[in-house]
Amino acid sequence: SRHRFWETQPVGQFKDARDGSLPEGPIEPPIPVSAVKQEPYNLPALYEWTTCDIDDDQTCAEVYNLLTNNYVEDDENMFRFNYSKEFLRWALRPPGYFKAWHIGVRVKATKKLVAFITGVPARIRVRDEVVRMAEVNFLCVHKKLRSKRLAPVMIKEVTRRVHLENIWQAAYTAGVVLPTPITTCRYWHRSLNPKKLIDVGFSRLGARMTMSRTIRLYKLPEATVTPGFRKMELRDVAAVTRLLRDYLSQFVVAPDFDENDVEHWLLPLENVVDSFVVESPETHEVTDFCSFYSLPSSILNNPNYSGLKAAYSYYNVAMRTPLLQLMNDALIVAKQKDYDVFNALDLMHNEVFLKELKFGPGDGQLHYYLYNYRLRSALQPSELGLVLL
Ligand SMILES: COc1cccc(CC(=N)NC(=O)c2cccnc2OC2CCNCC2)c1
Repeated sequence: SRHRFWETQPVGQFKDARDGSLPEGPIEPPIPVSAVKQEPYNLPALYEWTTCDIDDDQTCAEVYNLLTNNYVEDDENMFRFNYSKEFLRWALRPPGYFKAWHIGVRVKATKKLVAFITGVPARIRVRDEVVRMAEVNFLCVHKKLRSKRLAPVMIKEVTRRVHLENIWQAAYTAGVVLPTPITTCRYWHRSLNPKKLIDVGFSRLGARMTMSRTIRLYKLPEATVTPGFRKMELRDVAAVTRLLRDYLSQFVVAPDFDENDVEHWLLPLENVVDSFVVESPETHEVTDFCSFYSLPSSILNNPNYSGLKAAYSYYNVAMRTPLLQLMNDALIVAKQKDYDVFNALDLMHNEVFLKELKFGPGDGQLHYYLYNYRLRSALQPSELGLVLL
């Protein structure tokens, strides 16, 4: 059937959706690590497993090239995610990461890298339980090897390697509906360079709108407006961790960040992640925080442009500054840094600013999933506090 693989997995099944009697929590219990399958799953004859050492320049370039040519495209196949090498190194080496979870498939005869899947460890709180999980991402099969049923065996292999570290849950997203989303987010875009977005077909000129009227509509101030708004620095890690933990505690599912995690995931890294604090000019207290990550897209066939520079809203905490003003400052900085578009999902409190700050709805949805963990019922996006890369 449509989900012949996922119907064999410990995930919420559509047929159980109405069964409110099933308990919330792990679907299958852990087993002793010694009882986990010790050897890798079998691949089709022509292929072999490889562990991708992302620190090695050549391997990192192979992973970069595979994703650049074969990873996720938008629904109209006009754009493809173009994660940079520095971004991949950041995304795949958080505190406590396992090299063994950076899994590739090579053609035995040529050693060509033709598929990839990754996991990174994360502590995710679900209601009042902090659960050690793997965040699974970057599942990619070369365009020429699709429908060879490689994805199921890659998912089973990353699951097996995660089990070997005594971790029994995972979190992942997909643009397609699988059994069974814990929530479904809509994505929204805020134009920063409307002329380019219309030229490349990302946006369309509004009805009764001219190009100059459109450019005026999206114009932003040259400078941020919040007093004390500045780049985050290492000395802010403790304060940002406190701010973020307090803020995320209100969501049903959210990361359980400690200072080590905040230092890795939220300290600015050029062309990878930008983060800002509001330091009160009077008290020097850190009162607010906002961040976005850099995920460009290749433009698949446009005569004038090859790349789209896109910022993706990450974690934002508005305690003293109005969220609208904080996020407008984030838009202003993204425009200063020459981003073409600022993307956001409708999770956390993002609804507050999406309409007010001239975001337009995207034409797709991003579904969130938990592996081997059942929720009694699906969440509203506003109950979700987890942003995956
Ligand atoms: C503009 O270029 C694109 C290239 C490929 C796909 C899409 C549409 C799309 N699927 N967008 C998202 O999934 C998306 C939209 C807003 C915010 N985060 C998102 O995805 C993130 C999180 C999941 N992993 C990919 C990046 C757009």
